[in-house]
Amino acid sequence: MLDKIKGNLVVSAQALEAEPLHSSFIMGRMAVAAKQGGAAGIRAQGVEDIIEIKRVCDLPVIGIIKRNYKDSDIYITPTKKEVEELLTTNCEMIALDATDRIRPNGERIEDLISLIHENNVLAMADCSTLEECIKAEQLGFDCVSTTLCGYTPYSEQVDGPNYAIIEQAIKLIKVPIIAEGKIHYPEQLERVFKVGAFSAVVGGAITRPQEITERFVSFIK
Ligand SMILES: CC(=O)N[C@H](C=O)[C@@H](O)[C@H](O)[C@H](O)COP(=O)(O)O
Repeated sequence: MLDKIKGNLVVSAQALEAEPLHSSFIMGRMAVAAKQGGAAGIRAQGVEDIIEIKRVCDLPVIGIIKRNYKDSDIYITPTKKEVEELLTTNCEMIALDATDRIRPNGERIEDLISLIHENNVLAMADCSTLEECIKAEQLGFDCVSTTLCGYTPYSEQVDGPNYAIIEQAIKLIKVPIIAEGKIHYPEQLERVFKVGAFSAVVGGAITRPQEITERFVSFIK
């Protein structure tokens, strides 16, 4: 999968229960549209969505499950349970929160990475700081992403992608750095590749019409 997404765009097609497009059928169509538009991979949430996407589209998939637990702030593929569910979908890569926070039930990130690798699936680290990116490589992740930059209370809040982290991570880490999060305009995508990102994931700006509409409306004086 990494060869396929190198230098290319991955489209994240996600609509949670509270969102207007919440539907596996629609996420499948989103994936088909993304492929038609030139995407090289899909990031998707939940077993049903991934199965539908795989049924209608032959692009490789980064799978996640978002689930909330009372004893942790981690919600992207937090525990072994979500990893096991994702392993039933044939997704090529599993992304999980690799932030420096306590996981539910005191589970260890090392055990989740081992479980993913034992099943010949790639593991992607969703990070929020440069330190977490460095640690993720040491833990054995196959690639590192900036998905959670600005989404943990201790990470730098930036409007748009955090180019500085991508640039620094590239100098310090050997595994591929994937830019993800807050890429809202094509110029921002161009710039993350310019600073050296291996690949990039764009979500809401392509697959969340409520977000796109809001962006247009915000330009009305
Ligand atoms: C922080 C978090 O939960 N991010 C999620 C991770 O899977 C998704 O909701 C985002 O849409 C995805 O990361 C792509 O980012 P953007 O939609 O900004 O292009």
